[in-house]
This record gives sequence, structure tokens and C-alpha cells, in this order.
Amino acid sequence: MASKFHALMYPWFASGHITPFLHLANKLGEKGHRVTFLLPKKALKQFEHLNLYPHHIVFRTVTVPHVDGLPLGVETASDIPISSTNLLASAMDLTRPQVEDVVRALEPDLIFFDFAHWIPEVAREFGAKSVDYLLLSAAAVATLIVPGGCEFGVAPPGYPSSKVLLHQKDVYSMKPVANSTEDFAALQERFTASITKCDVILIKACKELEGEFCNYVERKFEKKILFTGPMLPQADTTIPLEAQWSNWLGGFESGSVVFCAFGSQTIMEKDQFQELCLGMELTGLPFLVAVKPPRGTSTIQEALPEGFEERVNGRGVVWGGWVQQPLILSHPSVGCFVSHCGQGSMWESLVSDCQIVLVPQIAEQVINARFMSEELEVSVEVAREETGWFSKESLRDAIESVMNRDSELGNRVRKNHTKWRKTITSPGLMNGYVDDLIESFKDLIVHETNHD
Ligand SMILES: O=c1ccn([C@@H]2O[C@H](COP(=O)(O)OP(=O)(O)O[C@H]3O[C@H](CO)[C@@H](O)[C@H](O)[C@H]3O)[C@@H](O)[C@H]2O)c(=O)[nH]1
Repeated sequence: MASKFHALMYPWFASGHITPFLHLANKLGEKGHRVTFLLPKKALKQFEHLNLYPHHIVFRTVTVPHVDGLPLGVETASDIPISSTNLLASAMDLTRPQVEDVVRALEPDLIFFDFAHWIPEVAREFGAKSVDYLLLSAAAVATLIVPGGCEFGVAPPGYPSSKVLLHQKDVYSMKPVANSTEDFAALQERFTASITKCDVILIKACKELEGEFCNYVERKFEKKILFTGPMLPQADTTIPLEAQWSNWLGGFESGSVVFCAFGSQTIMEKDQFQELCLGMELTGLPFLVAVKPPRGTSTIQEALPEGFEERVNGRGVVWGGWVQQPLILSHPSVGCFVSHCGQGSMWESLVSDCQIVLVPQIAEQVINARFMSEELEVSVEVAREETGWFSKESLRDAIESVMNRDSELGNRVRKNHTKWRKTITSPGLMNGYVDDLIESFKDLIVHETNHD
């Protein structure tokens, strides 16, 4: 083969997926490889600025067909509650003829995917190799994806941790991802088919951080597993933080502001959202909360607790739209990040200087949060009741435990966080992983696939 390859990327229609696929595309583009990046029409505007190598990375759009049950015009997961994932995934399945046309015309060497479980068949038909890119921590793959999985509270033989487990009390986190058991089963089948049929599994994990989990996953799958290492984006210096936030944050002392965001998909129940606001108020600290309006409301304003705005006026803002999270996390005034621990946010929190408080929403985020809090000891997880509810007091206590300068726990997580940040940002580590990955991809392209 030529020394440079051509990869097609077709990520799940969600910003938590499109963004990290683009980070990988940039690493390949930086080394001179070509990438054709497929995404829904509406998503193009939101993501094209993340393409740092336009000479090497070219976008193509697909039209997302309508599926009964989805509101008209829906193209990405941010437009729907997470429980409707299966419907949008069915719409993605209907794009297969469009994808086949692109593959037929462009003849890529590799196709990267995650949700489109039929990609391995398409790839094989047109002589490409398929890479299932799992945007999950190795711990989440070990507990939720490997054959057999994990029972509540029980570590299977050889599983590397007695702490990073789901327990009966986490059952709340299993509910939001599907409307019914059939939907849940359909999603699981999708992942199993992807893993079984692809040529290689690529996991967005770093052996320095999750070594034992990486080893466990490698032992459990009967196929080649690659790890991306710290797939950190290059800082985008072309777009500064919006003035409204840099001005507002600039009015507070260094490290004093609590920033809270729950990713692109979380929609909270209204009472839990109000409790979150009240917990922020109880801390007495300045805060910026950027989350979607809760279920059943169309604006944040209509959902706020009684009298809240007047009481926190000048020190607290609750915002219902998108903010530039990485830039906010690197603002000197921000000292604490209250996060749902989606994988993108997990990495962004690790490379930031902020203290980390975790409020996971779905099972995979619970595993990430346990890994961060119990194994690495870089964060604290907010305590929940048996019902899954978290109180304003438990949120306040968790924030105080890391923000209080005299707190032993706060100092411990700060010290551990500093150590891990240095490890994952150490010079040469990321580039070494990228070079190894590229060699593995080249090997894959030249060798015959040896499974059916
Ligand atoms: O106002 C916002 C909200 C989010 N982000 C960014 O959006 C990304 C969010 O990604 P992530 O933290 O992974 O959360 P989700 O959007 O919730 O991601 C989905 O996809 C992830 C990757 O599979 C999973 O780990 C999560 O559980 C799943 O909810 C991050 O880069 C954030 O910086 C912003 O820039 N501004």
C-alpha cells in the first residue's frame, strides 16, 4: 500500500462521539493521512471548526431519514432524550445506502464506526477494514461490554478491582438509556454485533491510567484491541471564550467558581434539577451551571426554584445553552468542575486544574466516576439515596469537601490529580501512541482479515 492511507469515519450522531472522532481524525491528518468524515447535515456547522487539517480531512454529509416516533428534523442525539437513542440509531441504519455509495466511490482503506453495526459488512464488501472505536473508558468496557459483563457488586474472576463496580443502588443509572427492555436489548445487540464483526476494536483509553483494565479487556476479547492513549485535542487558540463568560468569570477570585455541566445529552427531572440549583446555592460559592432545561420545560427560567434568581443574583448563573466547556475549565477563576463524567468530560477534567465532583447519570458514567473517585482518587462522587435521588446537602457536602482548603480529602484528590495530569500530559506520550496506532492500522490494511 501507499505510505499514507485513507480512512472513512462514521461516528454516532452525537457530539460526545463526533468530537472525539474528529480528534482522532486530526491526529491522522497531522501525519498526512486522508480522512473522509461523514456526519448529518445539521451537525456540519457545529463541528467543522474542529477540523485542523482541511487539506487532509474532508467532510461529507448524510441525510438522516425520518423514523416514526422521532420529532421531524431530528439529526443528532442532542435533539432527543437519551431514552430515544434506539430510534435515532434506527434512522442511522437507514443511511446505509448513502454510506455504501460513498465507500464505493472513494474506496477507503479503513472505516471507523461505533453505532453503525453494519459497517463491517460494508467494509468487507468494498475491501476496507473496519475499526470499532469505543468511546468508553477501559473500566466501562470491562464492566459493561466484555462478554458476560459484571453482576451487581460482584467482580468476575480476573477483574482488576473490587471498587469499580455497579451496585444494586445504581439501578437508577440503568433506566435512562432505553424506553423499554426491547429497546435496551436492541442497543446491546448493536454493540455485540459491532464488536464481533469488526476487524479491530479501538478503545479510547490509556494504559498508563487504566493498565489493569486494559489488560483485562485484552484477555476477554478474542480479537485485536488497540488503545488510543491520551487522545487530547490540540488547544484551539483561534476561538476565545465568549466575552459574556470571560467577563463574568473574571469578576471572581482565582479558583473560586464552581462550574457544572452534564454533557450534550442529560435532561434532568425538574425536581432533581431544582435540588441541584439549591445545592449550588448552599455552597455560598460563585457558580455557573450549564445544563439543558429539565424534562417538561422549554426554558431554564421557568424551571428555577422559587426566589432562586434573586437570592443568587451576582454570584450564580444557570444557563440552558451550550458553553465552551474546555475554555471555561481552563479559566483561572474556575476551581471546581461538577460533572456527569461522560468520557469526554472525564478527560477534560483530568487535564484541567479543577477539583472534580461527579454526579453520574447513566451506568457507563457511574463506572467512570467510580474509577476516578475510588481507584485514582482524583475526585469525589456525590452520595445518592436508594432511589437514585441526590439531595442539595449531599451536593454541597461533596463540593465543600474538595473546595475547603483545610479538607484532608480535598488535599488528597488535588495531589493525586496533579500526579495523573502530569502523567497523561507528559511530553511524547500522546505522540508515541499515535505513531504506534498508525503502524497498527497500516499492518491491518496490508494483512488479510482472518475471521469470517
Ligand atoms: O455546554 C457544553 C456541554 C458539553 N460540551 C462538550 O461536549 C462534550 C461532552 O462529551 P461527554 O462528556 O463525553 O458527554 P456526553 O455528551 O454526555 O457524551 C455521551 O458520549 C460519551 C462518549 O461515548 C459517553 O461517555 C457519555 O456517557 C454519553 O452521554 C465534551 O467535550 C464537553 O466539553 C461543551 O463544550 N459545552
